[in-house]
Amino acid sequence: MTSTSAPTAPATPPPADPRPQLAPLVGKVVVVKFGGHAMVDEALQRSFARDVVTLLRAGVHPVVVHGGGPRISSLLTRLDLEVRFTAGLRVTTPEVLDVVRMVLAGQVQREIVGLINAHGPLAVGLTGEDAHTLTAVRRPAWVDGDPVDIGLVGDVVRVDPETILALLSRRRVPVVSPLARGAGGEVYNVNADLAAAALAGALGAERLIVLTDVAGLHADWPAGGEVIERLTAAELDALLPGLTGGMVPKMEGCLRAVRAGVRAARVIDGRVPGALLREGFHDRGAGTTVFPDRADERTQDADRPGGPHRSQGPAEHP
Ligand SMILES: Nc1ncnc2c1ncn2[C@@H]1O[C@H](COP(=O)(O)OP(=O)(O)O)[C@@H](O)[C@H]1O
Ligand SMILES: CC(=O)N[C@@H](CCC(=O)OP(=O)(O)O)C(=O)O
Repeated sequence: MTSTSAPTAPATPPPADPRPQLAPLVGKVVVVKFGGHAMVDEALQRSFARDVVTLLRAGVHPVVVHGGGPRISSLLTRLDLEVRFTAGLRVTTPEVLDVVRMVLAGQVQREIVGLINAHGPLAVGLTGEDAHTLTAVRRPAWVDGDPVDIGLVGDVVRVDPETILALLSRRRVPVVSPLARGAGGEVYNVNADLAAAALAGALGAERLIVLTDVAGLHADWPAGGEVIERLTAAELDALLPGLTGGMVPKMEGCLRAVRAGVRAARVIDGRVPGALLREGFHDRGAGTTVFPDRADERTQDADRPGGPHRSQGPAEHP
């Protein structure tokens, strides 16, 4: 585990040429989670959309999973509905779920799709409900080792990647809202970090990049100070019980992703325009990067004939 002191206010260094860093990712799937706290103004959203299009034009297959927690909370407040989180997950009554669905699928997803499509007919929005892409079961939050009921919150138990792979094969950018369908047709609110992790694993993604509003995982939160630069899955596993708030699902997502075969999961500060290209793919990019344990990789090798499943990327259609 290595850490560094990070400035609290993000600096804006000049944009670097991203192409050398993207070369090894050509033809590969990269899942990018765009957090609600990283999309605080339209200029940031526009720069994010431009970065995603650069990835696509470089030959990478980006899949966007978006959040929108702050936007959901502000509409709930306007509607006089309670805003409550337990261990980083929103307590979701049926009324709250209606608002979550409206904001995620009706506002945030539409805006991101619109900004990407300013560059051409590239983005297609869907939610995890569509074509059974994400199937979830109701989950509790865990507080001090005990389960706490948080309503209609789901954990993804099955991913059907067909629709997303079909879009990627046509060189489209899927923009996925973190909602899922239960086996009986019920709808669940899924934390966007965990939805992104489940998709990254199922798509055999090369990377999961999570854009948020902090420089990475601070070792001594909320005092700030050091950002942990690199973590193995086992090191993160040991830290998880001590994490709080939004970092709980975020780091749990990174852990699940690398344990599902993703080669690296990185949390970066998305409040800096151009952060995705500058920090997301460089070997020495900023933020916190989680790597699989060598033991994990051996387990996957042993479990799967022919070694760990690596996506060769979607088949290209002419
Ligand atoms: N150890 C930690 N290091 C950094 N941030 C932390 C830590 N623990 C909790 N946090 C909180 O997690 C937040 C990021 O999660 P969240 O608010 O859910 O963001 P997003 O909308 O990007 O998913 C940070 O803004 C910070 O308040
Ligand atoms: C269960 C749960 O907490 N769902 C989240 C879904 C959106 C999300 O995760 O947004 P961010 O990435 O911006 O946090 C919520 O209702 O806020």
